[in-house]
Amino acid sequence: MKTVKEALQIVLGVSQRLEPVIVPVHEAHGKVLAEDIRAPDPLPPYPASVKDGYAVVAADGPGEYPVITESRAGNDALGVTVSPGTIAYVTTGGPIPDGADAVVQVEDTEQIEGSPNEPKRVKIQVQAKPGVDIRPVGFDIEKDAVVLKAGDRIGASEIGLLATVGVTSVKVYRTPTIGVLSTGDELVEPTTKYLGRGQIRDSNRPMLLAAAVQQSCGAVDLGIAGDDEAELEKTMDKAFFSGVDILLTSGGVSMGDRDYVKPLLERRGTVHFNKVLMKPGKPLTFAEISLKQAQNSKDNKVLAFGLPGNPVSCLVCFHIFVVPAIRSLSGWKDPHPLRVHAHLEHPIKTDPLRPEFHRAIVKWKENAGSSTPAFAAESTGQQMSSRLLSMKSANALLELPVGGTLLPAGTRVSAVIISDLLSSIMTKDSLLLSSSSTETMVTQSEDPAVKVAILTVSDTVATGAGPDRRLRHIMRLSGGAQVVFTAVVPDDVLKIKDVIMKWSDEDKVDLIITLGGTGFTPRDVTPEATKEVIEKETPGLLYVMMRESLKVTPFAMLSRSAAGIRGSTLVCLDFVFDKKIS
Ligand SMILES: Nc1nc2c(c(=O)[nH]1)N[C@H]1C(S)=C(S)[C@@H](COP(=O)(O)OP(=O)(O)OC[C@H]3O[C@@H](n4cnc5c(N)ncnc54)[C@H](O)[C@@H]3O)O[C@H]1N2
Ligand code: MOO
Repeated sequence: MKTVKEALQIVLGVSQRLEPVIVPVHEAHGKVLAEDIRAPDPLPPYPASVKDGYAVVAADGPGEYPVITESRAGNDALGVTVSPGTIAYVTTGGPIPDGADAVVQVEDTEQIEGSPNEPKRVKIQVQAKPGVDIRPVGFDIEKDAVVLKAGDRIGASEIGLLATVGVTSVKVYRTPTIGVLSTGDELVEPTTKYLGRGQIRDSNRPMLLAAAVQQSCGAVDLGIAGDDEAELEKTMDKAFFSGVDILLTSGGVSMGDRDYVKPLLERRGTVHFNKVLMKPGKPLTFAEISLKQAQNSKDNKVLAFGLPGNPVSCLVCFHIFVVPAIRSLSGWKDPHPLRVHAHLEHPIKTDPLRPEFHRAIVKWKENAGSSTPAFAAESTGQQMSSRLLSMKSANALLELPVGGTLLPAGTRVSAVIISDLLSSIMTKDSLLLSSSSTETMVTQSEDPAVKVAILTVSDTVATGAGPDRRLRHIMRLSGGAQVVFTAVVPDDVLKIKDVIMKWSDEDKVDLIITLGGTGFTPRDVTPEATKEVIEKETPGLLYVMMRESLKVTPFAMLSRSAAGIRGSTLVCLDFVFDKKIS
């Protein structure tokens, strides 16, 4: 099985830049220039005023002068010379009349009242230096300067520059055309109103078509092919010769008896790899199909990605492998995605076998656990590869190492950026998990040994004024137990109760551990809150109050079944527990 790095190297190794084409500028957005662009004339083409004011002869100095002409942007005072002792009105961008060598902004002048028959007179109140507030010819762009280089990617500012230098069509590298084919007997069109047994709507195809368009590629909808080998073979052959540069199929690449995509690609071309050590996306298959064309024409090739059927796996593979391939074909100098470091907002368990691309929302945060601003990453929740909701709103894939350990909140991880970084700063409110619905789901396996939830009770942590360091210690203790939820609440009886009740009644966690709020000040309300829960509202809850005397207790011993009770086991730990147990 290839590692992600090895597989990506293979993909990039065969993703050669496509040929250049000439396109009108309005079609060039997102593409890479295949030629240098020079300015045929200077900008500004004439000495231009930087301000609304008066063009003067600097040596004249302050005093009252007649305004002999007006030069507005686009309406030149051509042929009039500003001789010593005269001035001209100019607007921003307007040509400086001959003779003048400086501009005095209107703020530094005063209109002199005079008769309407006399030329207007203005008092210049400051001494101007020669050249001040004048953009000389070629100040912004010199004649013949290279304004854009081959290899530059064209965005809005580049289109502005092309317009500035009068270029209306440009040579760019062609972006690939991508064909998208879904496979599977269970798939029906998204327009299907009522689903029959065993049917699901095809989400991968519209999703991949949209993703292709988002990458400035042409997209060809190749429909759905059923799990019939002959039908699939016919459809794929047609797809190879449909003029696409990249073929994306989804589904039919794992171990099922009707997973025909891999063998078919093997028959038609070179399969470079058919498994990658990653989660999700393990069955990703990549092949190169060479197309023999008619005599005298160039042979073409199609890069074929057999994407996994699970929608999340499919889109994650698109971002990690197809996007760099698209960029390489399109002529990008560096096809790799943008990566940033982000601090985990809450603990995340890593996979024991495969490095994981964990879907997350990355935001800039003023206080990311320390006093310095940094990116903070919030998981999109349950990460099952069929659950497309885990991809919704995600702007990053966190690159989590293999290991099966719990990465505590605050851990710095690498994040592959897959969409716009959200600009909003996380507010303190978003950290203040004030009700049970705002708790964080950490991991959820089908049958964890002991489902543990951890509630930090602390005004300081809840307001974001201090990091939740205590969680780190308890996480280390968890051993075979699985921490499925964490939350932070302030020292507030109702909020503590809310979270505990939900975890116990709705989420059926085995063990709830509260951290903090067990001291002897009036703010220490955890004992009061938890006692109320146990006595009045959740009779099954076993209350184990531990203070100071904490010993490391194997969580398995506290599991519901072991304790022979219904409801959750509750352990309240005080602030100093971490010193006692570490
Ligand atoms: N015995 C094994 N089984 C599986 C393995 C394995 O290693 N051994 N790998 C698992 C992994 S990991 C993945 S990922 C999936 C990939 O399976 P396929 O690529 O063969 O995809 P299908 O089996 O056709 O479908 C999987 C799943 O996705 C749904 N699907 C498929 N296409 C679409 C679509 N266009 N829109 C929406 N949903 C789609 C499909 O209904 C299935 O539920 O294999 C595991 N199995
Ligand atoms: O690799 Mo699969 O994509 O885990 O679900």
